[in-house]
This record gives sequence, C-alpha cells and structure tokens, in this order.
Amino acid sequence: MHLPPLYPITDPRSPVPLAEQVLRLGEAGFPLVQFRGKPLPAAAQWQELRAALAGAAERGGWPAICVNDRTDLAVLAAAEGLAPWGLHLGQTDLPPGEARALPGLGACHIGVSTHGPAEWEHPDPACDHAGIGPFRPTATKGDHEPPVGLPGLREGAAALRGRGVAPVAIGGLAAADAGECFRAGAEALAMVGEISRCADPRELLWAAQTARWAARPILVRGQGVVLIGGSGAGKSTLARALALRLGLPARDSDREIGGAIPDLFRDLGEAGFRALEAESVARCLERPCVAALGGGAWEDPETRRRVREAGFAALWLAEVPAVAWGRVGGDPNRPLAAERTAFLDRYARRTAAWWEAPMVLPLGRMADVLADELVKNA
Ligand SMILES: Nc1ncnc2c1ncn2[C@@H]1O[C@H](COP(=O)(O)OP(=O)(O)OP(=O)(O)O)[C@@H](O)[C@H]1O
Ligand SMILES: O=C(O)C1=C[C@@H](O)[C@@H](O)[C@H](O)C1
Ligand SMILES: [Mg+2]
Repeated sequence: MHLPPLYPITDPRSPVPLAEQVLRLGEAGFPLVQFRGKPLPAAAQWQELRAALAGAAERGGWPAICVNDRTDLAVLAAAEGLAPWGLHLGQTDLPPGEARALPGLGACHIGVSTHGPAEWEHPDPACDHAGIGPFRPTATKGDHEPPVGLPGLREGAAALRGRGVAPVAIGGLAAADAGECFRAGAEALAMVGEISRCADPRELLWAAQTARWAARPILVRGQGVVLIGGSGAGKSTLARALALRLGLPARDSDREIGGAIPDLFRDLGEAGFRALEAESVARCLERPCVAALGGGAWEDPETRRRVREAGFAALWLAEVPAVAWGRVGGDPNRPLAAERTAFLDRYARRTAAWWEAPMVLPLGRMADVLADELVKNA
C-alpha cells in the first residue's frame, strides 16, 4: 500500500468550503485528500462531499478522496456512481470489514485510527492503512488519547508495516516533523488545515517528498525501473533523465513497437495496438533498463505480472491529469488524446492500478530535477 508523503484533511472551521479545499489541494498536486466534515450537519457534509467527488471525477479522478467516519455518505456517493477512494474509520465507528461489505464500497481503501500496541498488533484485516496518533497534543480533536510521540510512531509503524498496513502519522504535526516521522517508519503525515493554510502547499509537498526519499529510498542501483502513469505525465522524458544518471539504457515501449502509433491504431484498432504494446514491454524487461511504458500499458494484468517477475521497480509518475492534458491534448501522434473529457475519464479509470506502485509527484519540476533527487538516494 503506497500513500503520498502528505495527507491533508479538510478543516470545517475554515471559511473555504470543504469541496473547494479538496479541489484546490488537488490542483496543487496532492493525489489524496481526506474529507472530514465533522461537526457540520449531515446535509451540509453531504452537499460538500458530493461536490468534491463530482469535481474530482471531472478532473480525471484527481484528487482521490477518503471519507472520514461517514460510511453512510460514502454509500450514498457510491449509489450515485461517485464511490470514494477510501473510508477512514475510528475505533468506535463501523468495523472495517462490515463497512467494506456495504453496497458500492467493495473497492474502498479502508483506514483506521490506532493509538497503542493492542491496535498496532491486531489491525483489522480489511484495512490497508492506519493513522498512528496523536503524535503530540492537538487542538483539532478534544477527545484524543495520550500522545504517542516518536517512540510510539516507531513501534506502531513497525508493527503495522509487518502486517501490510501503511502507517500514517497524525496529530499536532507540522511540516518540519516530516524527516523524523519518515525515519521512524511513517508512510505519510496527515495534517488538518495546516496544509491548506500555508502559503504554498505544493512546496510543502515537494519538501515532504524529498524528505521521504532520503529516509526511505525508492530506487536501488542496478535494478530495472518501469515508469507508469497517464499519457503526458512525462514518463518518456523522465526515463531518459533517470537512465543517464543510473548508467542504464533508456527504453520506451511506444518507440520499440516499431511503427507510427496513429497508423497502428488506424490499421489494427486499439486491441491490435495493445497486443503489440504488451510484446514491446516484455522486450524492455529482458535486461535492466529504465523503461517508459505507454500510458495504457499498466492496464494489462499480464504486463503487471511480467514487471514483477522481471524484478523491475514500478514507479507511478503521478501528474495532475489536467496538467498532462495541457501538454499532450490534441497531439496528432497520440490518438487517445484527441478529446478532453474522454482523456480525463480514461485517467480516472486507470488510476486504481497505478496506486499499486510508489508515486513520484512532479510538482512542477523538470525531469532533470526529479531524476537528480531520485538518484541522490539510490
Ligand atoms: N517535468 C516536466 N515538466 C514540464 N513538461 C514536461 C515534463 N516532462 C515532460 N514534459 C513535456 O510533456 C510532454 C509529454 O511528455 P512525455 O512524452 O515524456 O510524456 P509520457 O508520459 O511519456 O506520455 P505518453 O504516455 O503519451 O507517452 C512533452 O512535450 C515533454 O517535453
Ligand atoms: O494513453 C494511452 O493509451 C496511450 C499513450 C501513449 O503512450 C501511447 O501508448 C498511445 O498513444 C496510447
Ligand atoms: Mg511516453
């Protein structure tokens, strides 16, 4: 289970409506936001949640939204075709397994709040991430448990990771805590409000990402790498920059197909193109290299299996879909980038599979800067 380094939670005390908080954070590059509407009345929470989910759906499924506490609202949303990415439950909310069995929530990522060893040792098998906290005393929640501090975070993170659950530090955190929390084993830092209130949330996220790479490197020298993600994310560009620095060949499944992509789509149809693409990816995996995969290649489960079997690391270049569209929309060499709505809908459909890989957030950086940072820690 992979999460972004910072996990913002909406703040109902802010004058900015909750849906707008979510969408602004998405625009800044945050892939995941938790929707917390407490103590607003249910009707107001629902109105904001629906607007946030509908807005994110129109933006290529970006950002992903995790609903805090309100399983009922998550079910309502799912019934409207707006199932959230996840659901975050406290120890006194519905049990995760029962929540996930509700209509429309089968694919939900469930997070739980944990506070001590009993919960760290026995996380509910239906959850794939968990908050550990409070890290220090916090004014956001009046009813919190005693602070766990760094020792608790370290103990909780090790126990949860050992059980396949991604640990999220939460409670009174500031961005300056990032390095220490990642070194203690946290996958992400959750923060209420601070992120939206800061002058430049994107810079905060960039700093947290580089701090996490320093504490928990995602590249190993000598190992092959495939870059996955949507069309226009910058995979081909980053693959070249990364290969140069890692001393590996740069490859590109689109180039190695050996024909002009628009001609292949015209002559063979998309299914014919996909068959050639799968063979091309398989050739890229024959020896270690940095390979950019075509934007649709990761949809094929056989390709995903082959990448794992070849021992390559998969990295998701998680660009904001609207930014990717701005780069490649209308490009005659990309037959699936002809129409904006279809392009963004395709991004949204493909996202679930990309979440399987650790993400690289470009956040406005050029490929050379991203590659330098990634290689620094390899
Ligand atoms: N980090 C970046 N910042 C700004 N522009 C970029 C960045 N990376 C790539 N680009 C530009 O965006 C466009 C698309 O990049 P690229 O071809 O690398 O995307 P891709 O992910 O490989 O897309 P596809 O899946 O369609 O092959 C190119 O014009 C490239 O120069
Ligand atoms: O998003 C897609 O499905 C595509 C992306 C490109 O990399 C090419 O593989 C082709 O244009 C199709
Ligand atoms: Mg490419």
